[in-house]
Amino acid sequence: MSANDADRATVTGSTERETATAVSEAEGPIVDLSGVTFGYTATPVVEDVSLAVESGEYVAVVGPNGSGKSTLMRLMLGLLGPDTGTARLFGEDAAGFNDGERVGYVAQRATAAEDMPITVREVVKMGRFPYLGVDRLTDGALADEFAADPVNTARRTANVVTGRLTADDWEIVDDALATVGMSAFADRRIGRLSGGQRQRVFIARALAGEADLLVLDEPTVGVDAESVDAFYDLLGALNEAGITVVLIEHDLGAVAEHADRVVCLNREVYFDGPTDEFVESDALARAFGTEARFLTRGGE
Ligand SMILES: Nc1ncnc2c1ncn2[C@@H]1O[C@H](COP(=O)(O)OP(=O)(O)OP(=O)(O)O)[C@@H](O)[C@H]1O
Repeated sequence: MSANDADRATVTGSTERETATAVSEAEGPIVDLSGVTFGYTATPVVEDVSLAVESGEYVAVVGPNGSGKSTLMRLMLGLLGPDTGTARLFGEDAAGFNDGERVGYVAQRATAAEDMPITVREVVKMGRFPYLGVDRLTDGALADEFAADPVNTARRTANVVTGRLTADDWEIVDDALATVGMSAFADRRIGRLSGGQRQRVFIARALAGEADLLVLDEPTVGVDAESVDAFYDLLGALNEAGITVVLIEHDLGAVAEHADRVVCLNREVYFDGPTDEFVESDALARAFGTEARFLTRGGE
């Protein structure tokens, strides 16, 4: 099984999942922040944060507005560099990490996409872009394939060099759309979807990229309650299939229901542990102030 196959298995099957998990375990934590401090100015907005996320975890990052959650996520992804401390991603320095297809990033409500004159399938297709180009020619047993089937191998090679998707790529795109339940919308303009549907399409793009870490920044802001439920069902299923989930979420009820582990942040880490211990702890009041409480679906 190639490395790509191993990555893809995290989406599609449990037997293969073990292989993918084993690959990740050999590398140590997927996300590894150690003593990280960062400020946009001289005042730190994230201070002395140490946080390791292992393969297969489902972690929610919570905290009040302006508490540094998005900044922490950018540090994890290497989009910002720490002032002090270290940030590693898949065992590499996060700033120099260049295996971008392993990470699927779903930003806060992607309004930028609303006006884009492209279809759902075209958005998901973008997930394949890191795999196109001449690099691909070096990662397969091309010579053997060429000997067995010269015409198709030559055609495929031409597609790769010109950056066109192959039949295999399209199959992965269509599988990703099916996984998020959006096949029926494949030809619809992305702007003509509800917020929840659009977020599912962005997850499909990450899946098409064969990501084994999904990082989501308040993905359900502005999404109706029914779609939020469907969205969390999907995230749960993907996590069950082996994909590591790191999620910023303001809805503490959703966090309590879905995440296995909570990191409560307000510049520093106030709590890091199992969700049920977080619910029982006083971390919420300490980080948010005494007003904060868990809201359940019943509204209490
Ligand atoms: N690009 C920036 N330049 C300067 N300051 C910034 C920048 N981005 C964020 N900040 C500041 O850093 C602090 C942390 O912001 P951050 O967006 O990480 O918090 P957050 O917990 O994600 O907030 P929210 O829940 O409101 O999205 C805030 O005081 C914010 O004003």
